[in-house]
Amino acid sequence: MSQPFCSLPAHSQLRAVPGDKGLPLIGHTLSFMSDPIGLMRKRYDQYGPVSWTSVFGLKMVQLLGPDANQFVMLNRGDLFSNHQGWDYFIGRFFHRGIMLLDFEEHRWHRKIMQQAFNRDVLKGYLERMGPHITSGIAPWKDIADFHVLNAVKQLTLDLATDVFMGYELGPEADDINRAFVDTVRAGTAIVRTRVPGLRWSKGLKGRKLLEAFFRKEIAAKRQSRDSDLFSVLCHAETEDGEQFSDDDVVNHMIFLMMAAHDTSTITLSTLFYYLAKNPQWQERLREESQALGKTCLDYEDLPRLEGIGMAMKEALRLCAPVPSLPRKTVKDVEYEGFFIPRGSFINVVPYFTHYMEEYWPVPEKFDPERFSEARREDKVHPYAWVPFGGGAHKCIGLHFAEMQVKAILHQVLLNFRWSVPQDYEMPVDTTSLPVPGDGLPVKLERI
Ligand code: HEM
Repeated sequence: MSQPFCSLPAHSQLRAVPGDKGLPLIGHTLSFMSDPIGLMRKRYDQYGPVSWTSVFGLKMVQLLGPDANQFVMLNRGDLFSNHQGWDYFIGRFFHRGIMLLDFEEHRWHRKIMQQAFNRDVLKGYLERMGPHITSGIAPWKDIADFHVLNAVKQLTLDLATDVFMGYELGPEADDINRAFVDTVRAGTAIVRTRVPGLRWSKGLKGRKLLEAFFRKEIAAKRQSRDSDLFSVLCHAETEDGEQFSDDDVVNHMIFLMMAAHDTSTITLSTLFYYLAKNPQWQERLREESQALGKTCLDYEDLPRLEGIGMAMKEALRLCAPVPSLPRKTVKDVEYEGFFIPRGSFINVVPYFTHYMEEYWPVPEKFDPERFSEARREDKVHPYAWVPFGGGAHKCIGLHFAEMQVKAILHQVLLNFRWSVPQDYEMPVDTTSLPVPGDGLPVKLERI
């Protein structure tokens, strides 16, 4: 039964946000983790675009649909804090990552960090990536159950350490990989205190390992001037000559490595799945790659891989790697006639928006042509397709992500064909960031 989210100020003309908290103690946490789209659809149908529920021990207002995305992401009047929204989930593990900073301080950090993502720097990253991808996929073999998730995760982590840090990980690679997985998974822990062996505790241990790992390299990075991101962050400065402190560099590196490696892994896994289910698309993209006539991409080749570009957009629609974005209100907010008081947790949900049949015809269908110039279904609303967010916190790595996904998929298409049985449906594990629940086993054949 619907209950108001809060009482209204005296004489207010606004309405209270409707909703319900769900089960005692856990609220709707379990369905939020197991079937977020289904849960949001139910709430949207029952209450409309604005409602509240209880998840992870918090009363949270869901603002659903493209209009709500626009309102929150543009954040006119500085109504919403990123820091206070994300901090509850990942603050302990991604302390002072740029996504967790707000307003003036965020703008200062973003201005410096932007230097690590300008066109010339990106070109340098791509040059480093090509040969690394070639050697990374060289050991892949003909095999009946090739586990895509693990292989791609390994490849993107190796690439990230080379491009971001300027060297290959040695025997510590497994520990670092584990530490990233643990810090990310800890964000959606149900028991949010240190209990050995559980998610929260593992996350804290992971953070400690990552801090020590980056900190021990800083002095050397400040001395040298290389083209890797770590080095760029150590030297980037404002017009007034201000630089990131050692703490800033460590915090940003941990956040960036996580942001880059998990999200690209999810995007590539989704592409592997849909291209296995739609072999005609796999063939079309392969022909496009073969037509380029080269193994390693140059920056100027990226727009020529139009088919991969559309398929990637469609993969990001079908499986938004960052499924929902939490915020906290720092002022009283009025939205669509509803009153949301200062200090409320709110949430916008790209994952749900991307499946709204109101905006996307046959939303479950893999149909990259939606993004062709002739159709451009994403133009129905500027905030209908929001895998990278929007506004001041819009993903700073979106071009990097496109470049990396294109560079990897291009080489994989040239060297391999892959398939799944016709009746196979990939289970998606949404208990943290969405990943193939079974690791995505495919039949891999070298061409
Ligand atoms: C397909 C891949 C990716 C997706 C879907 C993705 C998604 C997102 C989203 C939704 C946000 C906004 C979060 C918010 O508003 O609360 C974000 C922010 C961010 N992303 Fe990405 N990301 C991807 C790849 C990358 C890569 C490759 C990097 C770095 C190389 C990166 C670095 C960042 C950073 C630093 C922020 C915070 C920006 C800020 O707060 O100013 N991301 N990303």
